[in-house]
Amino acid sequence: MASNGNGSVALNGKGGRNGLAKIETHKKHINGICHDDSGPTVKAQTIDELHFLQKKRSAPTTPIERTQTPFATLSEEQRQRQQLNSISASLASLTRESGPKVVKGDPDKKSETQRVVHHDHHIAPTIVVSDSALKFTHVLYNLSPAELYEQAIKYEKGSFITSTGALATLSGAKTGRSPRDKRVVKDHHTENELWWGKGSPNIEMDEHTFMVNRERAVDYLNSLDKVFVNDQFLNWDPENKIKVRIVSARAYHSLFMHNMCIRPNTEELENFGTPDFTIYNAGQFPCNRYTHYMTSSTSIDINLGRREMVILGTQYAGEMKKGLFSVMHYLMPMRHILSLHSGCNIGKDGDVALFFGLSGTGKTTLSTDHNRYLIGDDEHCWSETGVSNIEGGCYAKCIDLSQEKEPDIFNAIRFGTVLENVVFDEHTRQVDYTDKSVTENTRAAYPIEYIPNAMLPCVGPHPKNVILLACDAFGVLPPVSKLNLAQTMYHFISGYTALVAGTEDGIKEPQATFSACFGAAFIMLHPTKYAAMLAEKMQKHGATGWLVNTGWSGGSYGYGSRIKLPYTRKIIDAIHSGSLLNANYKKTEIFGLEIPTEVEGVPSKILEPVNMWSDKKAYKETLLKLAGLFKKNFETFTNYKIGKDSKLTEEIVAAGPTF
Ligand SMILES: Nc1ncnc2c1ncn2[C@@H]1O[C@H](COP(=O)(O)OP(=O)(O)OP(=O)(O)O)[C@@H](O)[C@H]1O
Ligand SMILES: O=C([O-])CC(=O)C(=O)O
Ligand SMILES: [Ca+2]
Ligand SMILES: [Mn+2]
Repeated sequence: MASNGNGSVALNGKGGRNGLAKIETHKKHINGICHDDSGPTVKAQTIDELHFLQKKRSAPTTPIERTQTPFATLSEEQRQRQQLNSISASLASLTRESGPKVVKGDPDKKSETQRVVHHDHHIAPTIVVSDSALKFTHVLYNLSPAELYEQAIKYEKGSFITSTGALATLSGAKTGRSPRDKRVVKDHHTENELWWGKGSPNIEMDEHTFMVNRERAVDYLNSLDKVFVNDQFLNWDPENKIKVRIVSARAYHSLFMHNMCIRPNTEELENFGTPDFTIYNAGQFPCNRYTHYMTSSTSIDINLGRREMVILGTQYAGEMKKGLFSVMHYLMPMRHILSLHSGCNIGKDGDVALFFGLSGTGKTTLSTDHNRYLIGDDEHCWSETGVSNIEGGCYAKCIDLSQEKEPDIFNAIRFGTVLENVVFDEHTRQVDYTDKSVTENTRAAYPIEYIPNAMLPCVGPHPKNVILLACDAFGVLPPVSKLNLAQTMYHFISGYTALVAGTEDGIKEPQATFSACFGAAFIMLHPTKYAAMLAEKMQKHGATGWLVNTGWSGGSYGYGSRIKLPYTRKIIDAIHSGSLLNANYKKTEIFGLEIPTEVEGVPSKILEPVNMWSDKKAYKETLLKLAGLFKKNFETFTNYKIGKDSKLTEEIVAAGPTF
């Protein structure tokens, strides 16, 4: 008996494993009529023919470089050649040959690897000076989820199909982003355009060092048997669509981006042309620590001038998503469009809400709402015409995920979805969402249409409500407060949340985090630029600001408990419906927040934090402590002016806690 590696077992001709007699089936011919109920036999003569019959040929799906010749008049062969030339150009070493020999298809499937690029005659012939130029680079171009599943399961350790059909993967040593390893090229343009220095996420590198890392990544990718290439879009606003190309080494990365970026249709792909931005993801390969500026073996490098990003030394897929988000935080403001780290949904009456907040505060959870249409869960643009999602998918936290509390997200975890770093039963493949053995940051990446009430296309009119989410582990911020414009700006610039570091080893002090614009890791310009745009837009379109604490109540972490999700949902419902706007309010001490006395479906007692603390003295001390942290954080912003109006700036500074 031989095992074929797939777990099935070859049987001998005499019968099954237990030596049972072969079961005979007799064809019964009565009155010349065949009563055999088995179907007709296959038309193939050989097993290869049978396999050939199984697959229908797909339409060509690679883009072409823009030429004078209209696409339609090209022969099939010319098309194929031009399509592959475009990819060859992306993968070119800039110091040696013009571009690698690119072939399409899986190197393991010989019949599919015939289409070699013969370099165009009008390109000067290059002399092959390296071994890498002699070999072929096989390109797996815009594969479908099914094809990517097969690639992942066959070639990537740690890839499995879960009981609901999702692809479970491991991201390797890194299970979260590495913001300290992010570098941005400082050149003549970006030197003046971008925000540099203290507090800025843009750690500088020079052009030359970027090229060193780029070459390292390209050489690594070309040394492989095959690379994955995704050509996709960012931004649902048709006027401001960005074409991105992602070159990566793992099926996991290709499927992740397939889900997270906007998927082009066949026609859009044929007319794709040259990408606006290219990612080289060589995440399995480290950067060289002898290289200037490198402080670890991980480096995520953005070069806005070259419109390229290089990833070395981390396989965490979120780097690609958030790297592109950083790029959008540069490109969009240049077009007077505001980019936002926010979720977004729209009600049946067309009322749009934005949900800002740092990681884990509830953007995905609260924007995914069965009673409303989901525009997006994480990255948006606000232009003159309204809001648009940047992405084509969602990226949900999975820790403690339950079908009961978050049914739409739970049910989206099915065939096509990438499930990162979760733990599952080795036999049933049932996922245990409570298990943090690999990481607490377990994630699911799925196309937005996996949410039943997704808004397609993912655009909407100007927002009516701007909800700032904070997970306050100190337990002193009210579950909801209504903000005036100055307060909204104050809290937007502060970007507060508080989480608890290592949860395993006993009770820890909550850690306050301040991240300007609720996304300091992704912004490229000074935070006040985005804040000014937000203020102007909110003013112009009459949006109301809200602060919602999705964190603790009745004491800090370890003493109180997290506000129940159903209560937060009721609060959000009251904001959407407009009923909260007309509630009775009272002002809190220190933070000066307007809190409602009643919200339908929520016990009134919880609306005022002090009520929930048994130790009132501890409450006051904790409140003052947090207020002090806010004040200290805001010091760096007091010298900046927001907008043309110095009146608003003064109001913003005054909108913080007073004590
Ligand atoms: N009252 C609450 N409100 C919102 N979320 C809650 C609440 N209580 C518990 N949670 C949990 O908090 C987490 C919120 O995470 P979510 O995925 O929405 O974060 P996010 O803001 O989208 O972050 P990221 O930008 O990292 O994706 C979820 O796991 C959710 O179940
Ligand atoms: O980017 C990630 O890894 C997850 C995310 O959405 C965030 O941290 O804001
Ligand atoms: Ca999210
Ligand atoms: Mn996010």
